[in-house]
Amino acid sequence: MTQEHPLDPIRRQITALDRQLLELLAQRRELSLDVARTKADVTKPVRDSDRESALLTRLVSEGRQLGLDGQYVSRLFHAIIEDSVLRQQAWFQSQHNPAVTERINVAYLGAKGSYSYLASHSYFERRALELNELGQSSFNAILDTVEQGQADYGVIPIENTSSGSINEVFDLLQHTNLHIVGETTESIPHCVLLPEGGALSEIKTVFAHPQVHAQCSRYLAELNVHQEYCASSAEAMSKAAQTPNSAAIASERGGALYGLHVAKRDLANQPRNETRFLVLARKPVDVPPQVPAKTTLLMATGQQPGALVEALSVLRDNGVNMTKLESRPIHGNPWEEMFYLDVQANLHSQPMQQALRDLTRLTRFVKVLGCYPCETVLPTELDSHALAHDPRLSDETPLHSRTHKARTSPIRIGHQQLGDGSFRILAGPAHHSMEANEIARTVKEYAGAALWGSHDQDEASLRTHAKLCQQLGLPLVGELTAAERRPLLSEYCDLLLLGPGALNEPALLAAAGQDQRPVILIRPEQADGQALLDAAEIILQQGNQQVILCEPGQREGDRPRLDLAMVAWLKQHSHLPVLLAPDCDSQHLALDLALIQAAKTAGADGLLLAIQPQFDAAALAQLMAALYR
Ligand SMILES: C=C(O[C@@H]1C=C(C(=O)O)C=C[C@H]1O)C(=O)O
Repeated sequence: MTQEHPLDPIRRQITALDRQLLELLAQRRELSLDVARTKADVTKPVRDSDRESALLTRLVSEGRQLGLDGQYVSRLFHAIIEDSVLRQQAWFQSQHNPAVTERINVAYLGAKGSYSYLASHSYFERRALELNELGQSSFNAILDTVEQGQADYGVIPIENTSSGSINEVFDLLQHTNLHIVGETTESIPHCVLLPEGGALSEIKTVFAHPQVHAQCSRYLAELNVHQEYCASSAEAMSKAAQTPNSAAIASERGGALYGLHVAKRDLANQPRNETRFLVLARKPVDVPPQVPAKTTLLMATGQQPGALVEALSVLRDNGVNMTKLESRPIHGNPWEEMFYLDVQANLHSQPMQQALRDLTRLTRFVKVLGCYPCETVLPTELDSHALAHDPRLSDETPLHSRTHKARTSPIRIGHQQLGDGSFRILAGPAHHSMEANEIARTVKEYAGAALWGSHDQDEASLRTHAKLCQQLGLPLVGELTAAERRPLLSEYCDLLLLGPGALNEPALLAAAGQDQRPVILIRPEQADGQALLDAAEIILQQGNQQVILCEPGQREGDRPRLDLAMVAWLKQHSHLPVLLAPDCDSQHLALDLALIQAAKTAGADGLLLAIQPQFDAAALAQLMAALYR
């Protein structure tokens, strides 16, 4: 029988979790559409920034309690909210402009897998429309196909965050009869794509669209191989798939359609490489009041000085916000410019209508290229207080508490992780001696890690112990008895131990807090749980977050004693792992074992066993085997 790889069960768990995440996201998306339906009769915008900030502030704080950092949570939820806002807008838009058919013809640049193809899919999938793909060989052909009625829509890139405006498209827009009916901004993750068996070091030619070359110019200059321009990314991928020692620069999703694999990612000069695409159609659309609208204007001002400033002040005077201004030469009129303006306004709004009337008075030519839903969803910015607010810095929430961190903090010791939900055994000889080797070996057969007690020793003796532990593959624990011994112990030991006396010595606790080694903090019999947590707090406040609470056992004659209620209390009040240190006696193992099992049920994370040389080796083996059953 083939043995299962240790990764397999973990990966199965991740796969199952991912599946749940997807199901939850799908449920959230459905609810967001319900929200849209409920908003239908109101004229308020879809986007509710107050609701988004409240939601993000709460999520950032809840995420922190689960150990997730604020930036990560807000990035994730921006993507989720963006999807939700765009879906709601698309729903309103389709209510307002019902589609005639559910299957539409879309013209875009290139073949399957080009960036325009991917953008077309994401735009129309949001509208639940099925696509007949009509890949074209040039921008001009896209417009022609739509103008002649073979395609219902054309999707065309207009600007990119790395390479700027696409001049050719601006020039074509000057002459088209089509209307802009939509936009979509897509992230463009350029990768080096290689055919099966290809290697980065063997590339002689790189195929890419000129725009892609421009967006990755820095990387390509470094790569320094022959570069060949292609009419589209799809053509680049298809050429790379057929040419030995070549590569294409395109997207991973596209590459998969051509059997190409990723050799390097994130090639663009700008870390945020995004392209805005326009969607063009023969008939203009109406944008409902709930959806933020953008209007694109084309205008030629008079040539007198200050003409442009005068035209733009019309927008300002009518309270219309301009988001883009681009100028292009007018064909046949040297040194005359045509201006493209994007403004944040609905064409049918009163200020926009007024601005247009004023512009006709001031310009030689003005034309509305289209009014369409604005699909650039800028992230809701949390005020810096919400993001910077870290409960670790708040004086009300103690660092040891479950309010600060909901889950138990796992702490790595050697090859083991204490506090990860499994019951761990840290056992080893209490002192170095001849028997100690024997004990260590027995323990190691059963426990993944063991300890080697190390008291006030000089450097030479510490070094010998550290060497022995290394040979046996055991972590070494050193008891910190004075603050000034910390650097020495830290050099040779893997863990620091603070004995019962340390609770009354803030300087010693603080010294442990400045160390980078995990610290085991033992509760003295006379101290209550809160005193132990207060001492742990001193360590945590110094920076060291790896504190392990330790509940020692006692012995009354034959009877072992362990405060099980204390174990449960500590687990309830703190996220720090709790170790038990029972005082085991090889003569009465059955009782010890019963007690340890009960503590396990009470929530203890593991066992710390310092084994005395007189401990019976056979009994030890028996104990270990029983604990692992
Ligand atoms: C879902 C809503 O609409 C939008 C989307 C939000 C979201 O996905 O959480 C939040 C606020 C709105 O911008 C809503 O108003 O609740």
